[in-house]
Amino acid sequence: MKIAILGFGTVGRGVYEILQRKETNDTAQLEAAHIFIRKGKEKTLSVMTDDLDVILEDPECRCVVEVMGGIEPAHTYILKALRKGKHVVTANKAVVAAHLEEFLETARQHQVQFRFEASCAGGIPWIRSLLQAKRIDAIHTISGIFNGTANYIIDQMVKKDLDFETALTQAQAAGYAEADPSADIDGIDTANKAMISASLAFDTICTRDFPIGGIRHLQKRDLQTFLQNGCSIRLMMEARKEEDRYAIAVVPTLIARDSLEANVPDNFNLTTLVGSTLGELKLYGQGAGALPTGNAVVSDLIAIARNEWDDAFVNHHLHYDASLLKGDYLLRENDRYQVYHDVTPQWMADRYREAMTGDAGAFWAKIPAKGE
Ligand SMILES: NC(=O)C1=CN([C@@H]2O[C@H](COP(=O)(O)OP(=O)(O)OC[C@H]3O[C@@H](n4cnc5c(N)ncnc54)[C@H](OP(=O)(O)O)[C@@H]3O)[C@@H](O)[C@H]2O)C=CC1
Ligand SMILES: N[C@@H](CC=O)C(=O)O
Repeated sequence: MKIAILGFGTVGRGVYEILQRKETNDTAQLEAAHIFIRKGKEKTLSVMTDDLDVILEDPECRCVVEVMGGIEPAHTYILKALRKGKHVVTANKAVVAAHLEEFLETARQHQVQFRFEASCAGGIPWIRSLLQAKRIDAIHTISGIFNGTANYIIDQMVKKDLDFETALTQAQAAGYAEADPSADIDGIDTANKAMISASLAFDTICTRDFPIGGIRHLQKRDLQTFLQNGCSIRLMMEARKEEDRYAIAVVPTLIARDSLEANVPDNFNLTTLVGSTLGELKLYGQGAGALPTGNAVVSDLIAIARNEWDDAFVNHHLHYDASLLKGDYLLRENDRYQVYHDVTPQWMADRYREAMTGDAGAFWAKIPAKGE
């Protein structure tokens, strides 16, 4: 199957390398026929073009891989490719979170596939697992660590005593971070993944009006205090559904040092779903990086080449109900920690915003409920 790759950065190169390696019969069937680059950039490979129409008008090119990132022009190019009858695979969670319904509907109308395994949790087959679990079970909770950069930063701050900025610079050099790393450290990237995952898990289109916290203001002395109290911290997302209600939150979360999540190293992610008969399922793997993410893209390409189709997307209407995620939270404001019991993450996010007006470095996190 001939494909086109739009964007030749970390992930685009990862995909290209896996296709060049031809390690399996499946990957040997895939050929990068076009690589789309910006106008004015040097064409270092004969398959490179800066003209999208060359790709759209090539009848042999059946599939477009979008790995440019950002909303526009990615959104427009994806729609153009789908309307031209080409399958689309993307790793771009920002554009998927913003336009999932439109992409799925356009793909359905043109009888092609829109796949986005790499958009959530890098190399972990998370979306595939979620859709498979959903064939049998009602999924009522999903949660976990979904950002490799944030995880890498915390892990390096603890294990190597690095400061926040140095750890972030290393994550950028390794190709883990977004073009604007604010998305990683402020929880936006995790929120995009949470929206995509919860929309699929709960059969609804989740909107972004949920609380989002990040690790920008996490300090070494916070980590020391947490460790003295038997806890580690991770940037976590949690989403729950009950009857016709759902809630999502992205919050730095304190967890017992001996828990699985507390021991997730480097750029790894640990994602969890809870199904009605399956119970808890946890998936662990590299959440960022050229080859793990390229692997997820290629797994979608192989599914398309093998003519495997995922189950149709059903759209139920659910109401957002923040009380589903009530819990205990900690706020560091003006160097003092304060604990709030049994509040919604929404209430806590508002309290944090208020604290920020007097202390621009304030920090908040979820803490384990008593007995957890
Ligand atoms: N890095 C990772 O580990 C992961 C990334 N992703 C997602 O994959 C996508 C790509 O990420 P990544 O590879 O890291 O990003 P990079 O910034 O490394 O690569 C993006 C590439 O796309 C090119 N590009 C951007 N806009 C255009 C355009 N308008 N026309 C032509 N080329 C363009 C960029 O060119 P230029 O350099 O000139 O700007 C760059 O070469 C993002 O959506 C990201 O969120 C998903 C999972 C993991
Ligand atoms: N920037 C993201 C890349 C993968 O989704 C991350 O660090 O997880």
